[in-house]
Amino acid sequence: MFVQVSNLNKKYRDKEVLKNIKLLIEENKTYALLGANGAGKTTLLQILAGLIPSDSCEIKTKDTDRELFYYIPNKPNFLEYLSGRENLEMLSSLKGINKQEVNDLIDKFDVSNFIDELFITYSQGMAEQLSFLMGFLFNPHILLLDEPFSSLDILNSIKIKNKLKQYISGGNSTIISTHIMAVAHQLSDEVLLLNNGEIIQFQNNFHDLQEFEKVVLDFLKRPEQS
Ligand SMILES: Nc1ncnc2c1ncn2[C@@H]1O[C@H](COP(=O)(O)OP(=O)(O)OP(=O)(O)O)[C@@H](O)[C@H]1O
Repeated sequence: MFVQVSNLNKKYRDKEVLKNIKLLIEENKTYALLGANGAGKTTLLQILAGLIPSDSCEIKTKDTDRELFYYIPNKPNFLEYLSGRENLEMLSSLKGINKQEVNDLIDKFDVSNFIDELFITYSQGMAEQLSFLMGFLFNPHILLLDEPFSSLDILNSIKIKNKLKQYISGGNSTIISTHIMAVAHQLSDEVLLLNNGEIIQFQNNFHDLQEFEKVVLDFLKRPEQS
């Protein structure tokens, strides 16, 4: 066990979105977070990242001097009138990461065609790449990805997926919220299926995408337990 989350509850006014959620996150694994629109995926990731409050949440983990979670949103938000590099340098300095580390990472990612342009000029795909760079610089144990890859072209998508594999093989993990079954099937070791505010966690040992989709759909159609 690496991180155990339990007793996670969240209500918006009287609407119970997350009910007594339990999660077990192990090292070197990718988890696909699936669920219908409005199921609570973003809420769950943002609570784990400490961006919004829960009503209750217990997290057990081993001692570490690194950040536990870092959240990469679907629509990244950086300062519009700074370049990508300046945004990374500024945010990194808050975490004690020096400019050399930022520049080394930028060199590895081959983003020289846009990294020194103002963020306001970025396409959605460029903004997503900048957000991934920020995540890799922060180097948390668990990267939380909220509907990633949606705006990345095929080459950048392959590049980022390869970087994620390297990152995970270094003792880290990711939770990827996605509606794209092929992404969930291809990348995940385990599935976290959010339905009626509750999580069902199971292994992804399905060789066949259709079989995977059928199992997920069957779970999603299950009626609410009372
Ligand atoms: N700030 C808020 N105030 C009130 N209700 C909210 C707020 N944020 C989210 N909700 C509600 O909480 C529920 C879960 O929303 P959330 O965005 O977490 O779902 P999701 O699974 O990420 O959805 P999608 O797949 O459509 O992105 C929804 O019913 C939504 O309307």
